[in-house]
Amino acid sequence: MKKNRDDLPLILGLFSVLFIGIYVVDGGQLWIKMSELVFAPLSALPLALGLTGLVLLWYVVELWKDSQAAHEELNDALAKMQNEVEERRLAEEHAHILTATKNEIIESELQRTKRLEQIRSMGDFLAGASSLKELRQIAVRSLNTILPEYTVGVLFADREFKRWKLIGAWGEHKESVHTEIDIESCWVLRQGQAYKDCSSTQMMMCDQANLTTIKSVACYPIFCRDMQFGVLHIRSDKPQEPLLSTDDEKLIIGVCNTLGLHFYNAQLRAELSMASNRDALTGLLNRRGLGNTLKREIRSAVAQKYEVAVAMIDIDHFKQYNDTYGHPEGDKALRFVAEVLTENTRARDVVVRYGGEEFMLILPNTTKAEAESKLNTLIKTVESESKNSPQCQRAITLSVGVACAPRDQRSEEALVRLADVALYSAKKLGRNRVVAHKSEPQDKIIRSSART
Ligand SMILES: Nc1nc2c(ncn2[C@@H]2O[C@H](COP(=O)(O)OP(=O)(O)OP(=O)(O)O)[C@@H](O)[C@H]2O)c(=O)[nH]1
Repeated sequence: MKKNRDDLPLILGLFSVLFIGIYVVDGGQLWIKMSELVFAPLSALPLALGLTGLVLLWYVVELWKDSQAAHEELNDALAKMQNEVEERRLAEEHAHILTATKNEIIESELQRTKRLEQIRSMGDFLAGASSLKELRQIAVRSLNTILPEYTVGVLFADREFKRWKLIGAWGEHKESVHTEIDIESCWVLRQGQAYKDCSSTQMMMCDQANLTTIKSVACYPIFCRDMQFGVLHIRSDKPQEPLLSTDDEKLIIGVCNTLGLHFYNAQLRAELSMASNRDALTGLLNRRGLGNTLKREIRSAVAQKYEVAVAMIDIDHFKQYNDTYGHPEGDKALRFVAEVLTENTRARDVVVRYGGEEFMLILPNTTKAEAESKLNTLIKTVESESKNSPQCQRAITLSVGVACAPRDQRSEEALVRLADVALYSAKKLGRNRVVAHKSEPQDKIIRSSART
């Protein structure tokens, strides 16, 4: 503990009081004795010097102790100050780390929000897509916005689910992404699971990957209920493990699952619509599948100032054919007629199985004369080919009624009615012929083509 050097006068004062006290108490006897001692010759001097020396020694010792205590105190204060400085430095460092972490969290939250927004809008677009083709385009665009910084290829299945073709690719090495794969060569398609390899050697499990300079790869299936719609292929030419962060991977798997679900629904819709719009026997559009096609064609014809011809086609004596050769043979004959009609018309023409043994043909941008000529050729082809076809038991002949829009009628129902009346006329006139509705005031039906 620190001793105060100012204690010396106090001590001397105390000595003085003590001497004065003794002097008063004993009537100066001690003082006289001490004076005698002081003035006594040399015999008292050593004692006085000794006492003084002791007092001085004590004083020096106290001084030394004080200085030591002060020194220690200084050291303590210095150490405390150093501790404080260190604590402050650590606190500042901590604050920096906290700020950096906070910024990182904010940044990653912003990224997450941005991606969630991208996924939400992808969902909206996917829900609004009207075909598988449109779905594929939306999927590629969305994945591109979610994974812009990687080399990516997106492959989708063809109609038969036999080949998966590259629909979109981006990134530094997009040229090296495979343009086509099949189930035998693709690990992801075979397993229906993600494939990740960062072994950076040419010893990857995936043979496709080994064919390239690829060092890290991550592929994810776009599938639903065993239907492998596509593959998302992400690659890097550097060893990079993992290629996607855990968060990114979770996100991508979620996106692929969402895509799979949308593709599955679209596939079901397409199959349902195909089933309900197509005639199962011939594969032609049925009446339901015809929908508004005729109405649209009439509208185009009016707008573009051309004619659209409609032909109603009926197999002659088909009841007799069935009765003679049996219903299955009748079916074969129906398929045969459907094939000849399809093969001998333009891609733009529409062939419909309108009912039982009746077909409809829509010929856009075709005048009545051209339609008559075309239909005459067609019935000759059917007749001649059926004679030699194993699908037919005998020659098949057709009766046809033709009407044109907008020349004869502008309404779809009225136009079909006119073509039907013309067909009835063809039957009445002896069958195996084409009759066109005559656009005269009397609405007279004439025979336009004689049987050859
Ligand atoms: N095999 C088969 N026959 C069908 C099918 N749809 C309708 N038919 C038959 O087609 C025949 C149509 O007979 P009808 O309406 O009397 O006409 P048609 O015998 O061709 O006589 P015309 O038209 O006057 O020449 C009926 O026997 C139906 O059973 C089908 O999908 N398959």
